[in-house]
Amino acid sequence: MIIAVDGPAASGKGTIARALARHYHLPHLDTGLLYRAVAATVLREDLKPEREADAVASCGFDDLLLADEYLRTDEVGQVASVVSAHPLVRAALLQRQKRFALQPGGAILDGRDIGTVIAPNADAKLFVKATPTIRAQRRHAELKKHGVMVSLNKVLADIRARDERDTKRSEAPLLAAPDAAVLDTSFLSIESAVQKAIEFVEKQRAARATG
Ligand SMILES: Nc1ncnc2c1ncn2[C@@H]1O[C@H](COP(=O)(O)OP(=O)(O)O)[C@@H](O)[C@H]1O
Ligand SMILES: Nc1ccn([C@@H]2O[C@H](COP(=O)(O)OP(=O)(O)O)[C@@H](O)[C@H]2O)c(=O)n1
Repeated sequence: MIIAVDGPAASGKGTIARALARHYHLPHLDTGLLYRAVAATVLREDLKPEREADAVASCGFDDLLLADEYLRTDEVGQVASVVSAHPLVRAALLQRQKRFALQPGGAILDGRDIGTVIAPNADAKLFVKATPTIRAQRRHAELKKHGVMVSLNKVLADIRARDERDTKRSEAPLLAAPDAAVLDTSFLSIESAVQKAIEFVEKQRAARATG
């Protein structure tokens, strides 16, 4: 079974994808980390994220970088949304994600374009969302827990800027696939959101089996 989980920053898609991976015993790929690794490489090499050639030159990163805590910072998230708008960067990361999705036994991937581009034939698709304010509060609390002191207003502004770039780009913009189940986690606890996600997956599986 392939499960596609998409949604904007801090909507809870990673939390849900990891819980689904445990529930269904499937391998999970956080595709945002790939774009974050490109961004971190651009920053480290002092390159320009707006220049497509600079961003493409940073796509050959070492996989060890994917475990680096630095990738989770807000600075890297912002630059990730700049490099990810370049079509050649998306092309460079495409096969790796498709291979992961198509591995024997199935997989779960979360990101922005999983249900639309990476795995359009996924068995189940979820689009996870929450209001910008609630997403900012969650990310702010997460950053605080990791000792990063930044104002809630700055986190909200960053989230809005990233939403804008991710939804407006011409290549693989952030949007719900027409056959995705939309899950608004704004007023759900993590447990309820995961429970709802499992219900949606089961419903889509059943519909596929009969349909
Ligand atoms: N339904 C929820 N209620 C409260 N907090 C949540 C919920 N879902 C996720 N979180 C928290 O919000 C933060 C961002 O969640 P995450 O799953 O990393 O989002 P995303 O992968 O969409 O960026 C994490 O600290 C996570 O624990
Ligand atoms: N499949 C994906 C995943 C991430 N991205 C880009 O990478 C950035 C970081 O993604 P992420 O999933 O790590 O970010 P969060 O939602 O965890 O904050 C996003 O803002 C997108 O610009 C993308 O374009 N396509």
